[in-house]
Parts: sequence; structure tokens; C-alpha cells
Amino acid sequence: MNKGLTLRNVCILRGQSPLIEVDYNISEGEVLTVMGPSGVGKSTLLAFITGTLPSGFKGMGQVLLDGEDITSRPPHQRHIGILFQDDLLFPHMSVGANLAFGMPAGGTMTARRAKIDTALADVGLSGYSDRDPATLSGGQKARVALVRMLLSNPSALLLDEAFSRLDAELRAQVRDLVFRVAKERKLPVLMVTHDGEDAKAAGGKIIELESLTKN
Ligand SMILES: Nc1ncnc2c1ncn2[C@@H]1O[C@H](COP(=O)(O)OP(=O)(O)OP(=O)(O)O)[C@@H](O)[C@H]1O
Repeated sequence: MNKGLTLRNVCILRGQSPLIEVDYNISEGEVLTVMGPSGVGKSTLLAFITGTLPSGFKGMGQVLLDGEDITSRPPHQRHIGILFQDDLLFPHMSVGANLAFGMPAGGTMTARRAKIDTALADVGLSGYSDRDPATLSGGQKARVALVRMLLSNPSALLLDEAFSRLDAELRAQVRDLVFRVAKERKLPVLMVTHDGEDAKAAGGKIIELESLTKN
């Protein structure tokens, strides 16, 4: 079985026109960086992988995860984690409630709570479970968003400009944490970024998406 994330003969149309065509294979623990001009279709590609293409777009080809074709599965059954530049924590919920939200069902309340506490401790946020997200710094929010994504137990990780709101020092810290966790868990990572430093830090292959449409 081919472990990792594979995009096989993927073509995304906007209306009738081809927007992007890609063929990628990202092995476990490997990071593929996708760059390219604004509007070329990078976020649209991630939406195709997560099964959330907006109306007006059509995707063809296959998304394979660990050899399984997940192309026609609904988003919540794909086991793909995604981090955006906006952390999108629910403001009316505590950090702990935010984290519980994406966790697979099952287990006792105590076991779930222990899992959350351990995951927070792993990113240096011990004791933050009852905090209101509004009281966290940008870096702390980014770490909570990372933990929430990891608690959903994804088999692949997508990053959409995930670090771009953080200042340089925090950016490097959170980025290194994400890459370290991805390596430990052997997750294939597809990272979209405009930032050369992100691409360098990822240490993997870099692909420049080119526009197929003439504007
Ligand atoms: N929900 C939507 N409905 C219609 N068109 C959209 C939608 N989202 C994006 N587009 C258009 O699709 C094209 C690709 O957008 P996309 O966001 O994938 O580009 P991108 O490469 O991620 O850009 P950026 O680097 O600026 O984030 C753009 O022309 C954009 O205007």
C-alpha cells in the first residue's frame, strides 16, 4: 500500500476553465510546499482535498490517503486536518471546549479531559483548558488551533498560510512545532505559503503552481 497523501490526475475547473492540474505524492512525514501567485488556486486545491470546494468549481481526479480513495467521502470522514492563518477558535467556548469539539466521539468525560490536558501540556499550555480564547496571545491561539486539529486524529495535514499572522520569532517556533509533530506522527503535509522561510524550514520539495488561465 502507498502510505501518504496522493493527488492523482487532479484537475479543478472554475466554471468551464481549468484552474489547476496537479499530480502529487506526499509520503508519510514528508512536507510538500506549494507556492505560486495569488489567485492561482492554492486554497482551492486544499478545498478539493478536504471535500469543501465552493460552488462554481468542479474537481476531477482522485485523492488517496494511505492508498484509499477518499475523493467522494464527506469532509468529516476524510481524516484530513487543516490549519489556516485565522485560527478560528470558537470565541464563546473555553479552550478545553474548543479542543473537545473536534475529538472523535467515545471514551469517558474523564478520559477525554485527560487527553486534552496532556495535549495542551505537550505544546507548553498546561492548565489552559478553562481559559477564554480571547485572553490568549497570537502564538498561544496558534498552538491551541494546532492541538485541536491533532486531537481530531488526522492522517494528513494541510497548512494554508498557517503561520503568516505570527511575528518572526513565534512563526519559527510554531512552524517547527508543527513540522516536528507531523514527523513524529508520520503525517504527510501539504503546505501552501508565500513565504520562502516557511518553504526552507519545511525542508521538502517545493512546487510553484502556474496559472492555466489567461487573464
Ligand atoms: N468561493 C469562491 N467563489 C468563487 N471564486 C472563488 C472562490 N474562492 C476563490 N475564488 C477564485 O478562485 C481563484 C483561486 O482562488 P484561491 O483562493 O484558490 O487562490 P490562491 O492561490 O489560494 O490565492 P492567495 O495566494 O491569494 O490565497 C481566484 O481567482 C479566486 O478569486
